[in-house]
Amino acid sequence: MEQLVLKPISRVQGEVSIPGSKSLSNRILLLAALAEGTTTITNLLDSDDVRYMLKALKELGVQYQLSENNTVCKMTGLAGPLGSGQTLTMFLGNAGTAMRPLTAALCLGEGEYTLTGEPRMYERPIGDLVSCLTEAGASIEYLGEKNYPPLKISGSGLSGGEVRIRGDISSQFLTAMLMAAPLAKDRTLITIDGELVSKPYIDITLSVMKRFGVDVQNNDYQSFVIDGGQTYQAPGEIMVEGDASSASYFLAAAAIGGKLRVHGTGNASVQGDARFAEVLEQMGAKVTWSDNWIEVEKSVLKGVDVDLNHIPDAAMTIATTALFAEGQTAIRNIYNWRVKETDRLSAMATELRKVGAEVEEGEDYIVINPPERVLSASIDTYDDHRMAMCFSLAAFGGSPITINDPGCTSKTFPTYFQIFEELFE
Ligand SMILES: O=C(O)C1=C[C@@H](OP(=O)(O)O)[C@@H](O)[C@H](O)C1
Ligand SMILES: C=C(OP(=O)(O)O)C(=O)O
Repeated sequence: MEQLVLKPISRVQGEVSIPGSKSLSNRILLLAALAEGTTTITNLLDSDDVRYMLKALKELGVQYQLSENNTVCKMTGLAGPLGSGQTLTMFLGNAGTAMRPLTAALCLGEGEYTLTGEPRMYERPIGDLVSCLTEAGASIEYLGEKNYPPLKISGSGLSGGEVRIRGDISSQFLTAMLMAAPLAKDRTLITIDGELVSKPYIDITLSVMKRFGVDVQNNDYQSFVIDGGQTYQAPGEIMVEGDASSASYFLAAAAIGGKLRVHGTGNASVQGDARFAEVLEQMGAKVTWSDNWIEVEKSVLKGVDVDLNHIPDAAMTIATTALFAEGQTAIRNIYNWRVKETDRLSAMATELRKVGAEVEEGEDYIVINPPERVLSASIDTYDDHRMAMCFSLAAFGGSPITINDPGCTSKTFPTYFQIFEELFE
């Protein structure tokens, strides 16, 4: 296994631009593929998750040209459902933003589609989405364990109608239903069962749908109404914002040990994770906001007790930032950390203890008491990009930190450690 030894960092200073958002890239690609007309996507993220979406769309007959560095994509949409009656198997890695939305989109047309992925994908639930699609007229078979991928979809169109979907495991189920619904035969009314998690991701979905000409009636995130029989319209050119979750590592680094201006996300950002900087502010960091950059400056950090259900990805960065805060930090209402790239509650607790923190792991929360001195440790990353990126911050503790399998950042941020080493002294 590859290992990266990070020398102790004393200071960080400067400016950095963040690559495009994974959440926006994969939504825009899918809607551009379904749309009528040509979309030029700029600042597209070049990472594993986006590559899986691009490859699947190509296999489904969508035509596009990518620039040499894969960040500009000119795509001509199909002006309707994907596929033309083929029988295809598509491998989607561990990309939730490809697996969930494609499952719904492939129900819209004709054909037999098998969706496979990495072993961890087969442990990430999808049953609530499959049940909802089935209510809307789809035919989907589990090829392995019930409620989990791999899946076989026999596409024959969605009828729409009144459906219910569970909201408390992953917002991606609702995102998938919302994006497919305009192409259903009739109007769809989606009612949410339970508390809707990760709500800001629904705002991303609704805003991208709007850019492609589709309005959704949002009844206070309890129910959604989408007219059927519509065609998405290509918006011409669309730029992907910088990834706000990726920005969190640099913003936190500045809060711990320096000053950084991070370009690509800010006040005007549609991504909920831009609000991560508010948590740093609450911890005591000095934060300056503009529409498309955020600057953070070190200050004395204090532990916080926060519900971070709305920003589950960036919330992980608070867990390692807590190593450098005075007093205890509690992060609450984050049950769905357990069904992501790994069981993140358990992984985070285990690795924080290695660097000397005292940690309480609850079913849906984590409480962190920082050590007097961060210990040198060999950090396991569980094939989870965010574990690798979060624990790079531990190198501010004065001891070397070894990151096992640093290449796992390729899921969303392949150049992370390159930028890290250029920026951090
Ligand atoms: O819709 C999206 O783009 C995402 C939604 C979130 O997942 P959950 O809704 O499962 O929390 C987030 O963790 C994931 O990285 C991306
Ligand atoms: C949960 C994540 O990914 P996915 O899109 O696969 O759900 C993530 O990027 O932290």
